[in-house]
Amino acid sequence: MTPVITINNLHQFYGTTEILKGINLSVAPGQVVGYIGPNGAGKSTTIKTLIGLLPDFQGEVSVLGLDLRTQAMEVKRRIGYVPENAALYDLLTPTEYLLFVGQLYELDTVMVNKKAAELLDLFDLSQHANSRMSTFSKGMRQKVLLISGLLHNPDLIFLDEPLSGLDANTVVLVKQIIRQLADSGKTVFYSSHIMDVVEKLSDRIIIINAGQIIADGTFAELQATRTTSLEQLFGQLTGNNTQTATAEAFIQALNQ
Ligand SMILES: Nc1ncnc2c1ncn2[C@@H]1O[C@H](COP(=O)(O)OP(=O)(O)OP(=O)(O)O)[C@@H](O)[C@H]1O
Repeated sequence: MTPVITINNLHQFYGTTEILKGINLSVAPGQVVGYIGPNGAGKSTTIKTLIGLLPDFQGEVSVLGLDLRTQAMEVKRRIGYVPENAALYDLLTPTEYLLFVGQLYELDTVMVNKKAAELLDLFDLSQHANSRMSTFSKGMRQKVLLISGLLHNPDLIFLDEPLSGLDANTVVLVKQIIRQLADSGKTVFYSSHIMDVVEKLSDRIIIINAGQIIADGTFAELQATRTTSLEQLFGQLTGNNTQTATAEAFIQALNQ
């Protein structure tokens, strides 16, 4: 099967600081790929590069068969992206915002309005569909963001902490949506710090540490050498297994 993402020797910089230090990846369609790593490892930077937001990269990147360097606009049209922290337009209502997003994707207005109303209803937001988002909680905003990233029904979806702020029932719902999207042939590339979710939801797990991929495989493959949870495995591979001692030191410092 033709890969939906191919990355050859990707280096990315902020100023002169090298953030991604030679990433190589090939992602097949129809998979849920969990992209995990410690804070600051380079997850968001990778995703932002793949969606064409950080064009000054070194290396070769192809997304949906398109060369990211020369066809970034077409890539942006065809992918979905839900950022980690997005500024919604607070003065708009979800209905207005989703119509605006639909117009950016040049979707039919009648169809967008109908689809937005249905999706908002399925996320239990219909009674807020015409309220300004300035009054929305974090979880309500996240629901609107998720809908806006999926509205144009993209084949490849990038999600940066997609479950952020969602209540337990909505977490179950969004996990189901991600699974069913992949089962229908779409590819979901997502980053998260919630190891239980990554362990259960991902067909493939990629661990990045300090700008380099240090593990890549199914959970069973990653586990093969050590029988452990993903949380423990993550700690072992990223060199941080000292939380108990650190928590004790933290409490001691508080008690000084
Ligand atoms: N706009 C920016 N300008 C300069 N440095 C940045 C910028 N954005 C991120 N960085 C740096 O790049 C590195 C990687 O950041 P990135 O956001 O990709 O990490 P992450 O793995 O997504 O982390 P987290 O889990 O905390 O979200 C960090 O050292 C961060 O400080």
